[in-house]
Amino acid sequence: VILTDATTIAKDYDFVVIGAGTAGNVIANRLTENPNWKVLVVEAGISNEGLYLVSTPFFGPQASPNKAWTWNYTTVPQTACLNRTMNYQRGKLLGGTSSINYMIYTRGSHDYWDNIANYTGNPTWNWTNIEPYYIKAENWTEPADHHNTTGQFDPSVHGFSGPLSVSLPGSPNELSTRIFNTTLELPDTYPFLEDVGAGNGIGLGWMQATIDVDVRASSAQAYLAPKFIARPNLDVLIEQQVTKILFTKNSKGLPHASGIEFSAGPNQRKFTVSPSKEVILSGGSIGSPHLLMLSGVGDAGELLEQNIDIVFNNPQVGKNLVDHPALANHWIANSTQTLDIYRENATDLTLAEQQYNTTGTGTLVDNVSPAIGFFRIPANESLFEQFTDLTSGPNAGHYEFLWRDGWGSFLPVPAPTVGFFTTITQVMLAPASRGSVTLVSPDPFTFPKVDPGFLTNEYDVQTARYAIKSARAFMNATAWDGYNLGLAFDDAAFQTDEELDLFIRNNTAPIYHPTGTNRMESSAKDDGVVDSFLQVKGVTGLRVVDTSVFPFIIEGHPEAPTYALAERAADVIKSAWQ
Ligand SMILES: Cc1cc2nc3c(=O)[nH]c(=O)nc-3n(C[C@H](O)[C@H](O)[C@H](O)COP(=O)(O)OP(=O)(O)OC[C@H]3O[C@@H](n4cnc5c(N)ncnc54)[C@H](O)[C@@H]3O)c2cc1C
Repeated sequence: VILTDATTIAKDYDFVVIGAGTAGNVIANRLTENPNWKVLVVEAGISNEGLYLVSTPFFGPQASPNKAWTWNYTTVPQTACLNRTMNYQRGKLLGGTSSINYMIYTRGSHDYWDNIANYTGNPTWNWTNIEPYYIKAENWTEPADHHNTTGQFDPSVHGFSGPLSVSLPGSPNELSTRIFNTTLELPDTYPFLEDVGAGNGIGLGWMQATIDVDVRASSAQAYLAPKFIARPNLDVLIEQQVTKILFTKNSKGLPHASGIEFSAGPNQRKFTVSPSKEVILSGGSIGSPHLLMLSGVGDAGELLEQNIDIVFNNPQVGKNLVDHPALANHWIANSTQTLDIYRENATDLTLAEQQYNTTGTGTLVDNVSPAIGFFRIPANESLFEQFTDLTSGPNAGHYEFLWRDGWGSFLPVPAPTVGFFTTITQVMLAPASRGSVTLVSPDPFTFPKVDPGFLTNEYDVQTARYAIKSARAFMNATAWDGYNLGLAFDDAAFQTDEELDLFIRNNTAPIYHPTGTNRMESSAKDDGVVDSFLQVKGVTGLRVVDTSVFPFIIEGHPEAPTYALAERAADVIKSAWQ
């Protein structure tokens, strides 16, 4: 059941999960398949029920920032981005960030997962072992318009009976036709990819999104669905923030995570609960390292500065933060029917909402882009004379394109009041820059300092420059003749490399994929924060299961890999206790 009163929780839980987010709900769901195990999830945020901006796919970009259900972090000034600060959203509600994200479902390449297996020395993380977890999680679902999807995906690599709905666009239009015509015209540079989830990720294919026909599929909608939340052995307590992991005893000579302390807010009553088996930390890439540090696991010098008792000195906690820099490129569209109509004319949006609310069809059923493309920078480019290629391998892209049938609304360039546009958002998939999450106060309700370090490594600027030129080449294909009326006012003035670099530093924005702040490392190595079984090094009884444990950033978007990671972690935990 969902609980809002902390005094009503039981005392005899086997497992406590911190955070009912993307990964946390998977763990809670899978562990409670065993009727003999009782699980409590403690979530800081509110319920996801009845939130229209959250459930309607089209409104994904409006589900954040600065809502009652977001954490509302802001980065420190980004020195390599003209000192701009950037909002850095995370979901603070059931489903966590899967309830506010853009629903893009990408599994990454074979190379990505094989690299994790090699790096951690644990072959169970390779693609061959992970692909079945993607399939187990997935419920491939018809698009809202029920069009014939033959040739738009490969059924043999998808799952049809898991909890998480994934579907193709439900209102494809002229933009999609032109995008795919470009693959016919320039197949060497922009090849058509039948299925972007098959693990051989180079090329351009139809968008796969965590959408259940016409509504967002989040980890709450999927893994806490009524039939699961009805289990008598599953309690989910909301609106309570975990303020500390308690290490009140030792086990095997190491501090043991014996329980947690939580509270509804500053100066509110504090509660504790102690599970008999394990604490699983699924607070996400900001929340998890923050809580570890508050609990005494982190860099000893930094903890001492905050008067926090040291449980285990690990300078890696909160470090290695890596995120994808993203950037929007705009062109003027020879059309009066792009999504810009909703900005031009409020009546059009009202009509679209009426159609959506009454029939579950129309443009509001879709997320941000009808297609997605992953591309490589050729090995003979001068960039690689200076820098090492940072992708996982030849199956992984250096940069990504997303297309918006209108002005890209989720990046901080203000939308013009009039006009019709096409946007290509480019994402730099394997960045070199690194940042950190650092404690600034022992008070759990004070945010840590978040620094993604965007563009601090020149490699990322040069990759972005290549991607801009590639986006312009894409839109210059004859497939866009008569439709593309040229670069929009914000892009047109930037032509030379120096001008492009300024454009990049001025326009780079987060796509909110923070990764790696509790990096997984081999058990044998005295490095990283968790071992390859996701156990926190230096203590017992505590695992981290969320996006923070990936040692590298996915060359794609992290929610699908996070679901697969959590599905796999649930099996690891089950086998440890069965
Ligand atoms: C605007 C936006 C758009 C995005 N778009 C996409 C996309 O299209 N595709 C994609 O793949 N990825 C996308 N992402 C990223 C992706 O959604 C996240 O990487 C992923 O969902 C993170 O999962 P997680 O389990 O690590 O953390 P989360 O899902 O964030 O879960 C953490 C949970 O823990 C809770 N929590 C944290 N600390 C505490 C505490 N101390 N006590 C109690 N509860 C706590 C949080 O409230 C939250 O519910 C996007 C992210 C954002 C912000």
